[in-house]
Amino acid sequence: MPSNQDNSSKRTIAMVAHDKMKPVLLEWAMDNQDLLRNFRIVATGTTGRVLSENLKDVDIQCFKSGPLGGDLQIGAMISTGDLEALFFLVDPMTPQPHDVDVKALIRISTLYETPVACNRTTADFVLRGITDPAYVRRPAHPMIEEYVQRSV
Ligand SMILES: O=C(CO)COP(=O)(O)O
Repeated sequence: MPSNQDNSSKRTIAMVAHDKMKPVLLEWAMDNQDLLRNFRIVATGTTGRVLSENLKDVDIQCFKSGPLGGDLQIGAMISTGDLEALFFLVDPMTPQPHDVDVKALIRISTLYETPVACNRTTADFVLRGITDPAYVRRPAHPMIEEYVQRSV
């Protein structure tokens, strides 16, 4: 990103792709660089490296690799309300050793009403949705508040 831009005011989005989907995510991200520059991006380790080596002026922070806890780091951001959207290109044809982490990430996104894109078509919708000035993020699902009330 240009150094004179204020990074702290940018909303944060996350990018994750399973190995066979990394070229797909990269191609999609290159096609959408202009919109992506409006965001701070966090990514699982290898995905983030591929993106930052190929995209220009896009602000990317790499977490741990997915199988080493990167998905869970992104899930933690969702639970603290620090993530605007998740772009997670899942490989539907290959078993993953950390499948429980993948499920946890999808589950926590669902609970907190975080927009999640698991394929390019949905990624197009989500990116255009969150860059629309009229977009208003829904609050977290009321079942969270019900749960908090029950457990005090
Ligand atoms: O495995 C992943 C997501 O579940 C992606 O992790 P990497 O970006 O480190 O390959």
